[in-house]
Amino acid sequence: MPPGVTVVDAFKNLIRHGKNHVHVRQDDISSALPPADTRTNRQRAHHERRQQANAQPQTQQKPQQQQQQQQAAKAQPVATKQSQQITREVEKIVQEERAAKEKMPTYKGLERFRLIQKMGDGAFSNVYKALDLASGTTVAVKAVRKYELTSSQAGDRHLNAVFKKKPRVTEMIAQRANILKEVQIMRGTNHPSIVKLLSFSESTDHFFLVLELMEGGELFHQIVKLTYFSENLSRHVILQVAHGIRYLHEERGVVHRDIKPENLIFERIPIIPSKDPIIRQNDEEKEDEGEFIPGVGGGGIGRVKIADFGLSKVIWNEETMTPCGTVGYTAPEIVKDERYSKSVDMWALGCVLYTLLCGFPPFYDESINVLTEKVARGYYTFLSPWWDDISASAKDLITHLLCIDPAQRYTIDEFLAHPWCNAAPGPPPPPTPRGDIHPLDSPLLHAARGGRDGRSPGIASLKEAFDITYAVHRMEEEGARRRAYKGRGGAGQAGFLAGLNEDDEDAPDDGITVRQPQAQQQQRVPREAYDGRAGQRDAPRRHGGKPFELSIDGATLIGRRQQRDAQGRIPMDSTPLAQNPINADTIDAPQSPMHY
Ligand SMILES: Nc1ncnc2c1ncn2[C@@H]1O[C@H](COP(=O)(O)OP(=O)(O)OP(=O)(O)O)[C@@H](O)[C@H]1O
Repeated sequence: MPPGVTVVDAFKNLIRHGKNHVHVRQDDISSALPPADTRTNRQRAHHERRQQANAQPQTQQKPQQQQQQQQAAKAQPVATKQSQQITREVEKIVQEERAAKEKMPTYKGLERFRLIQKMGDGAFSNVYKALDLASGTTVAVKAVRKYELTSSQAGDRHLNAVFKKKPRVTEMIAQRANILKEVQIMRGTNHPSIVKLLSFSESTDHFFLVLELMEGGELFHQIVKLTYFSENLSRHVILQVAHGIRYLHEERGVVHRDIKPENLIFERIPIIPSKDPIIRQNDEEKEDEGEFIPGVGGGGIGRVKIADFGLSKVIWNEETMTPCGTVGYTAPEIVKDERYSKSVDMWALGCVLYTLLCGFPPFYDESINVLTEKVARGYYTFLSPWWDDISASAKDLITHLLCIDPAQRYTIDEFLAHPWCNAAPGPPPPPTPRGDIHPLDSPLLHAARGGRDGRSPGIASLKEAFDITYAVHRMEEEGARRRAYKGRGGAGQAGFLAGLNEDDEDAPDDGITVRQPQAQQQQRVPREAYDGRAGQRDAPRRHGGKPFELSIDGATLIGRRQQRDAQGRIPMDSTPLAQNPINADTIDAPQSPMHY
């Protein structure tokens, strides 16, 4: 919590903005609150009346004072009600936090560690901050629940076969294989941008991964907290991630395949309040990210590391039987295959960089169908006014990452060579005069903090948006590889969407993937030709329809922009994307080159 901000302030903020990311430490709460008030409402009201009476004896009151008091007494119930409600909510949070703390589970097989605090969780796992009682150091322990196989299921295995039901035992084997793969990959890495695996063990019910602890937690929460990152801070973050990816791709032959703000965790550094906070045009109330110190960091973020190798895989060079990237030469067709695999991480890097710079993801829609379609077609834009103050160089770099044709997408070396990555942190631009600022809610904030009507998709949906975004690209990559193996010309020729409807769409890859977002299983995108030109964003469409909207919780950004335009303040972004609908039935091949 920033210095000088009390728990009550934080909580009020939470109520005002629906900021469900505000993390309140137990110690902060305990020190900021009076002792828990266990009195009943009636007792409290009685006590308050007594206090009033003691403060000003009736006998001394003049009629005017009495009148004022009566008016105040009439107004009081509303204020008291509100403050009581806040107190109750704060008490509830305190109790919940206390209970959560006290309820640290005990795991058989994990006696060496004392669990201190829950840091995060995944589909089958919980991650805790823990004290290693043997060494006295703090670590992160990821406890992964094993799939359960009840005795009846075990006994019914032959029935499962008869009824063509997938026996649970295969899931167990798949889970074990997947965990072992994750462990194997992590054991083989040693890089400052990759979370270190300290040890691995298992009990009857759990697998345990002991990891180096990153106290800051997920980058995701820091983005929501700070609204967006300055270009210097974004560069600080993304370069660390990129160096981690370069190491994985080029030195270990590993593709991560799940790079997203949730899987990027950081070491916390103190925020040094900015002498001259930078404010972008149209900024909403962005929290000061503090001074940026080159080589150290800013916004509370020091070292950033890549976590969660659950979807990662090693790309094998079948000629040398070594992981790709570990030998200096590779046959062209294998380089190509390798490149497609790696390009999934480059796409993800583009999504993360986009999100860091503006605070909302490049692809979002409440409808999974539409979102899948947008991702598959690469429909994104640098939405005005939020992108107006972001450098052309940053946009150029993103354009080369969110490039629909994997063959043309930047490789990690091309990324690192881009001028934006090599620009020294520049001096902060002059502060924008306050009068020019038109506060607006950014889409992500609007979503994460709760929309106008309270139907917020929330952080969970935004996280899902990332999952879907990457799932679509993993599908593309796997489809492309299968096509390449079948000798149908390889990926990138038939186009991005070709092959998605192939019969073998769900055929297992060489890696075992047990976690697939629902969307990946359900969505089928119509097959059609696409010329695969780099950086295509959109094209005029033959048929009409309602304008494309980046709609988050009913907040239509295009609508807002039109409104602003009509008022003559900010010209409407005139990209074709803004004027044309996405309609799965009516999409034609893109024709217009990307521009911004
Ligand atoms: N080393 C660590 N230090 C601090 N927090 C961590 C660490 N590793 C993981 N976490 C927290 O735990 C969360 C879940 O971890 P991780 O992504 O590895 O689990 P998972 O089960 O693979 O998740 P998912 O099912 O979402 O892929 C992370 O998002 C992060 O908040």
